[in-house]
Amino acid sequence: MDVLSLNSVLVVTTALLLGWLAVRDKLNYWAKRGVPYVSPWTCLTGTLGFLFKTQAMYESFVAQYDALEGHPYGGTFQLLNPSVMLRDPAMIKEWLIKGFTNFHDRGPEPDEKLDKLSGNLFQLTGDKWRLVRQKLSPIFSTAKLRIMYQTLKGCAEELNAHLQARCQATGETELDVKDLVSNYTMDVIGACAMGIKCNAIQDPENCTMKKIVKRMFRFNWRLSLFQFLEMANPRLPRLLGLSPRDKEVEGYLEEITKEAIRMKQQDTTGTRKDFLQLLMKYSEEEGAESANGEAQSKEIANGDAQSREIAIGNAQSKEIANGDAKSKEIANGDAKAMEHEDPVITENVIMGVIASFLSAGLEPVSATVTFCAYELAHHPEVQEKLFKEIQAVRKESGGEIKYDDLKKLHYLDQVVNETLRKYPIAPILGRKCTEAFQIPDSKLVLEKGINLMISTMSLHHDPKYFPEPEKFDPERFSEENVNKIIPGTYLPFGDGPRFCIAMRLALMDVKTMIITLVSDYTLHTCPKTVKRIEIDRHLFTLAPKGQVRLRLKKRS
Ligand code: HEM
Repeated sequence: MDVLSLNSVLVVTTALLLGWLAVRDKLNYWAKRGVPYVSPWTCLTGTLGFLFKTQAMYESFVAQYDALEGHPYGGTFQLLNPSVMLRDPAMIKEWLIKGFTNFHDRGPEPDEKLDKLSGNLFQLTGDKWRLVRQKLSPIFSTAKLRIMYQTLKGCAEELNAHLQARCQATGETELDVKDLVSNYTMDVIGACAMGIKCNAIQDPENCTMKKIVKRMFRFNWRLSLFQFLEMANPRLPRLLGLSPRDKEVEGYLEEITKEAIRMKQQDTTGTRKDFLQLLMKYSEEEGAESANGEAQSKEIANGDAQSREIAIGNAQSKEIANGDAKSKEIANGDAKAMEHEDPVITENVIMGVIASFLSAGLEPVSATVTFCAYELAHHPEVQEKLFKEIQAVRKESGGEIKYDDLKKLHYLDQVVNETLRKYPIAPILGRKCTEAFQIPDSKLVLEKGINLMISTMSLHHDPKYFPEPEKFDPERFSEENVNKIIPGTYLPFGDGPRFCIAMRLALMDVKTMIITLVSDYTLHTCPKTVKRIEIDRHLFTLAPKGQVRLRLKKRS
């Protein structure tokens, strides 16, 4: 062997040795700190499982939660990177609410150049997130929701007319409820977000918008590769110039948003009150904002606090108190941030927000109603009780369910809460440690950059918190039982300042659809109804795979 080859062998061996030592150091990360942990190989199998779609994303986190039984939290790995799985409900509440400054973001700062739709609340980080959230909160105020309720009702009436036509001949119809519901939700969110009529109920085959928006929560090879690289090192995708977006989806949404903006700029009547119109208004107002900053801060505090009121009543009343304090904190922070001179509602933010609202308004809402309809078909007694409640409230209010009547429908609330317990649409919550965090009563300091994971699916299905978790039982949320729910175990809309900004709209949408179905039809299983709903592994969110066929019979 000549000197050159010997040198090469030595260099390669040293590099391999150093590489192995670095990997070993990472693999021993939790063991060295005396923290209970899930073996890196178990975590790797789970990660590869969802990257290659042999299991749904949430399943690997459920396995980690189970492996850490008996511990309030524990160490896990995302590829080689140490993460934390938080299990203890009290700690979950504490970290998500009071620990917010340490766990502010969901992931690394997005890159607008690589991902044109990244200016949305899910992805934004730091002060930019705070500023945009503050601007958007008033969009979901009670006054705005009242207006949106009329849009929802209009779509529900169209859906009813469609069902009436299908039932005309025999008084019943068999259909894929998932498809039916997603047509309705597309029409609703298209109207609320952009003021456009998508016509998905009338003409589903030609609704391009629905086909495109459905792809936003879907994994494809590009997104899987992006996530894999990002897990290895958050800077890697950026160095390689890789975007997580499907280019066709990005291009379509960019085009329709720009087109809608152009049309609205030409419309001088300004009568529409959709999200896009409001975003454009906020964008125009930015220059004059410092003058009315204070007033708007109050509106934000109200918006966020109001959102919490609708959450599960008494069980969350303590949370409301926390929420109010937190909302004020956000508002204060935001008031300070308003002095910021850079525009916040830029064209990229408008595009990102609209795209994210369209996707969140379609898939999570339609999945919730689909799961609910499936359960109702299997529980005729629940359906009947619901029907009677709706009828009573309708009679009391002169034949029509108005916006203010929704809060009188207590049993409907229980049914929706139980649906979201059994089928948490966002089965995992994630945060990034943005500032080193000393775990209370422990010597352990979580380093900046570590991911924090919460398995909502596991908490909602833990028999310690919800006995017989597979049973669909709306009584868990009855007035007498709801107080027994341990805070931090029921998180369908997340918690802390990053909880779902559109929770009230989502609940109103889901409830309006269920009212429409139950008021005029009875829901039944049929020979083609699946015995157990299989979950689609290709989505981030929880949604049924394939069709969910049910029989609808017109009530006499
Ligand atoms: C039943 C339907 C829905 C469910 C179950 C749901 C659930 C959630 C959950 C669990 C989160 C994460 C909260 C956290 O990390 O603490 C979230 C965030 C979010 N949701 Fe929803 N959501 C629904 C519908 C909607 C709709 C209709 C929209 C918009 C029109 C929407 C917009 C958002 C946004 C923008 C965020 C990010 C908030 C932030 O980081 O500041 N969601 N949602």
